[in-house]
Amino acid sequence: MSLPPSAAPRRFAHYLWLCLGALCVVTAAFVLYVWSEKRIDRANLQRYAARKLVNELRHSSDDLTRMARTYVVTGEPQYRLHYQEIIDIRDGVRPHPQGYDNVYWDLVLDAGQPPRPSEPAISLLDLMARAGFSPGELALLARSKSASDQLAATEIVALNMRDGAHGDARVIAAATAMLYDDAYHRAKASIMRPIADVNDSVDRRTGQQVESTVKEAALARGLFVLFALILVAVTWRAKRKLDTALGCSVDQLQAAMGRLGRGDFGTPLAVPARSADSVWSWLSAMQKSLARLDAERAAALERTLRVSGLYSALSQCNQAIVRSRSEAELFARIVDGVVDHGGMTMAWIGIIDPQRREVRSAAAAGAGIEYLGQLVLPLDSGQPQDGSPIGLAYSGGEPHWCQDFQAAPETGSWHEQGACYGWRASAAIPLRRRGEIIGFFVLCADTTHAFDNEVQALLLEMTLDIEFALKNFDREAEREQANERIQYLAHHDALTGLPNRAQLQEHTRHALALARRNRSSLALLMLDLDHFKDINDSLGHSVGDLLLCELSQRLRQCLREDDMVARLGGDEFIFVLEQVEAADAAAVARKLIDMIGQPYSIGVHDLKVSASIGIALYPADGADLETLLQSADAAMYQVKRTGRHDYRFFTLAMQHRAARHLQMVNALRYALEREQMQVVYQPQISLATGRIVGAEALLRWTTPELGGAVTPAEFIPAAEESGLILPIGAWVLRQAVRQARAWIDAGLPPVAMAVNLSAMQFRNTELPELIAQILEEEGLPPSYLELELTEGVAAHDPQGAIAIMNQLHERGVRMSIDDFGTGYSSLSHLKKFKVYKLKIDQSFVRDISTDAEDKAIVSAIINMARSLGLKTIAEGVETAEQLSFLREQHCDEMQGYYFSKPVPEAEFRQLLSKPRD
Ligand SMILES: Nc1nc2c(ncn2[C@@H]2O[C@H](COP(=O)(O)O[C@H]3[C@@H](O)[C@H](n4cnc5c(=O)[nH]c(N)nc54)O[C@@H]3COP(=O)(O)O)[C@@H](O)[C@H]2O)c(=O)[nH]1
Repeated sequence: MSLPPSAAPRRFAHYLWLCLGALCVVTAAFVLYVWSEKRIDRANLQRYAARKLVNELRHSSDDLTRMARTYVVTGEPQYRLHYQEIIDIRDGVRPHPQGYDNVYWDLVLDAGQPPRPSEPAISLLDLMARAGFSPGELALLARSKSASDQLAATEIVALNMRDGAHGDARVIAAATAMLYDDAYHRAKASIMRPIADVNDSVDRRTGQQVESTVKEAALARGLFVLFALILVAVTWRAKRKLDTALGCSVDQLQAAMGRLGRGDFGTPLAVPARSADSVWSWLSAMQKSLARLDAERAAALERTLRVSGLYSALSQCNQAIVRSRSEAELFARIVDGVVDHGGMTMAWIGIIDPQRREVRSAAAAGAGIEYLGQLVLPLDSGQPQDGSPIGLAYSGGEPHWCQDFQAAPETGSWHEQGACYGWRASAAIPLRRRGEIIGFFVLCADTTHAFDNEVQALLLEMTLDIEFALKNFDREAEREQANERIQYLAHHDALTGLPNRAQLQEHTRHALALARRNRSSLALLMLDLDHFKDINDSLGHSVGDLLLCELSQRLRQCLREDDMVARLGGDEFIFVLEQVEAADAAAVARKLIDMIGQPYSIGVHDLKVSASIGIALYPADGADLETLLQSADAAMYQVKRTGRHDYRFFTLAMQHRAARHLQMVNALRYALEREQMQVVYQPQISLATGRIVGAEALLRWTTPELGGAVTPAEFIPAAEESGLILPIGAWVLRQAVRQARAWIDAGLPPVAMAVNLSAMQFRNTELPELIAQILEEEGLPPSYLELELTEGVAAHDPQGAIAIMNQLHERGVRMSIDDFGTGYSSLSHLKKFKVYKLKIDQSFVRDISTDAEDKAIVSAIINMARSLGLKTIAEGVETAEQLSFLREQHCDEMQGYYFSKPVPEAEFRQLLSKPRD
C-alpha cells in the first residue's frame, strides 16, 4: 500500500524543528540568565569580602590601641600578649583564630582565653592582594600599614614604660598619656585615612562591578523571556501544522486506529475536503486498502478452503479407491467426498450405456440431485443434448468447464434449477476406461469461476484416480477370473475339462475309504489310445486336441453319475468305478472300446481310433491309488504289447514285468559308469558296388541286475522315458565317431558312420553344438557322420526340427530318415528336411518277395525318394530274393543279416579289410 505524497507533514516537521531550535535558544538564554545572576552574587560576595578585610584592618588597629591602653592602665600581662597576637595575626605570623570576626577584643572578651589558630598564617595585606584589591588600594593600605607600624612602635614604647613603671603612677600616667595625646591621635588618623580611602575605593569598585553584572543579568532575563515567547509562538504554529497534517483530532485518530488495529476494516473514514492531504486521508486510504486486502484475503481463504477441501476430497477419493469393492460403491464414495469435503454443491457420475448410447446417473450427492433419477442423456449427434456440458465434453473428448452457470447457454436447460440450488459454476469431465469415454464426472459449485487452474488440476487428478480405480476393478475381475481358472485348472484338465490328477487323487481317496468301510470293491481303468501319437504327428496337434475333446464327451456319456473319468495327460484316461466287480468293469471296458471305435469327424478328417484299457481292482490289485495306477498301467501295457484295441485285467505276470521295468531304469543309471554298454556295428552295402559304404552303430547292454543282455528294443524306450537317453546317446555318438576315426587312421576304406538319434536327443537344441564338439575333439570330418532320425522327430515341432537339421546340414553332417513308412510322414515336411537318405523299414522289406502290397510300397518309397533327390537304403534284408527285388527297384543301399548281423568293432574291421570282387 503506498500513501499519497503530502506537504502538510513536511511543514509540520519544519515547525517541529523550529520548536526544537527555539527550545535550545530559550535554554541557552535561561542558562545565560542564571549565570548572570551568579555573577551578581559573586560581585556582592567580593564586595563584602573586601569590606570585611578593610574593616579587619581598621579593627585590628582599634584593637591594638584598645589592648595597649588597657595594658598600660591595668598592667594585666594578658593584654600585652593579646596586643602582640593581634600584630602577629595582621602580619601573617600567626593564623587567624577561630571565630575571629574583625574585632579581636570581642573575641577575647567572649572567650576569656586566647583564640586557637585554625588556618595557615597569612598577613592581612596578602589576603587583600588575593582578594583582588587594585594596586592603588594596596598602595593606600601599605601606607596605612606603615602608619600603623609607626603607631605600634609608639604603643610598644608606652607598653615598655608600663612594664618598667613598677607601680609608679607617673610613669603609668606618662605611658597612658602617650596613648591619648594628639600625636597619638594624629598617628591614628594617618592610619585610618588611607583605610577610609581604600574603603571608598573598594565600595566604588565593587559597586560598579555589581551594577554591571546586574545589567547583564537583566539583559539575559530579557533575552530568556523573548525566546520563551518565540518558543510558545513556534509551538503554537507547530500544533496548528500538526492538526493540519493529521486532518482530524487525536481522539478521532486514536479511535480510527483502534478500529483498524482490532481488524475492523469495514468502517469507512469520512475525509473532509480540507483534510485531503492529511494523515486522516492516508488512514482513510489505508482503511480502503486494508478493506480491499481483507476482501481479497477472505476470497483467497475461501479459495484455499475450497482447494484444501478438494485435497481432502482427493484423499477421500483415494481411500474410496482402496476401500471400495465395487464400482457403485466407489462412485457413491467419490460424489459424497466432493460434496461433503470438497465444497461442491452437487456432484454426480453418469455412465454411458453403450448399447442405448445414453448416459444415466450411477451416483449423485448434494443439492438438487432428485432430477437425476429420471435423467437420460442421449449421446448421439443431432440430439438436443449435443450442446449440453456433457455433450460438449463427449464430442470434444475434453473436460467442459462452465465458470458462470447461470449465464452460459449450454446450461440453459438447468438455469432454473441452478438458481434454486445455488449452481454457479459446473464441470463435466469425461471418465475413460481403456482409452474409451465410459462416463462423466459432473460437479456444481456455488460460486462463479470456482474452477480455476488449481481446482481443475485437482479434479483432473481425481478423475485419473477414478480411472485408475476402474482399471484396478478390471484387473481385479481379471484376477478373479484367472483365480477361478487356476482353481478350475488345479482340478481339471485344461483341454477336455475332465477332472485331472489332483481331483482324481481326491476322489479316489474318498472312494477307497468308502470301499474300505463298506467292504465293497472298486475298479480303476487306465485307457490309452492306440497310435494317437501318429495322429498328432501327421495331422497336427490341433486335430489331436479336437479328437481328445470329442472323445472326452463320449467317455463321460458312457459312465454312471458316480463314476469318474480323469485325464492324466496325453491320451491317457483313468476311470474310477465304485462298487463294481470284475465283470462289471469288463463290461464297461468293452462298452468304452466299442464307443471309442465309432468314427470321428474332426474338421475335414474322418478318423477312427481304438484304445487299450488296463483294469485294476480294489483290493486285489492295490489298496491305494498309486498301486492301482501301476497295476492298471501294467495291464494296459500288456494290451499294447499284444496288439492293442482290447482290455486286460492286471495279473501277477504283469506285476513282474512292471517290476523289471523299474529295475531296468535303475540299472540304466549306472550302466555307463559300470561299463556295461557296448557299441556294435552293422555294415551298409552299396547295391551298385557291393562294397561296405557305411556302418550303423547299434547299442548293446549286458547287465547282471537283469540277468544278462537286454535288447535295445526293451531298454531304449526305458532310457527315453527316464531321460537317460541323453547321456547314453551322447556316449554312443562319441564311441561311433571315435571308431570311424580309428578306422580311417588304420587305413581302412572310409565308410559313413550311421548313429541312431532318438526324438528326445533331437529336440535338444544343443545337439548341433554337441555333435560339432565331438567331431572336432575326435578329429572326424562331418561328412563321415550320418544321423538316423525317425519320422516322428519332426512331427512335434517341425520348424524347430528343420532349424536343427539346417544347422547340422550347414556343419556338413548327413541325416537319414529311419524306419521310413511306418509313421505318418508328411511329404511337405520331408521336402524341407535336409535329409540325405530314406531307410525303408524292415517290416516292408520282410515280405517283399511274397507280398505284392509291400513290394508296391517299397517301390513307391524308392521312386519318391529319387524324385526328391534322396538315396534309399533297405534294412532287414535277409534273403537273396529281397536283395534281387531291391536291385530291380534301384534301391541304393542295403543292410541286413543277409550280409552281416551287427558285430563288434574287431569283426567289423575284418569285414572292412576283406578284399571285394
Ligand atoms: N536311439 C538309439 N536307438 C538305438 C540304438 N541302438 C539301437 N537302437 C534302436 O533299437 C532298436 C533295436 O535295435 P537292434 O536290436 O540293434 O536291432 C537292429 C538290428 O539288429 C536289426 N536288424 C538289422 N538287420 C536285420 C535283419 O536282417 N533281420 C532282423 N530281424 N533284424 C535286423 O534292426 C535294428 C536296426 O534298426 P534301425 O535302427 O531301424 O536300422 C532299433 O530301432 C534301433 O534303432 C542307439 O544307440 N540309439
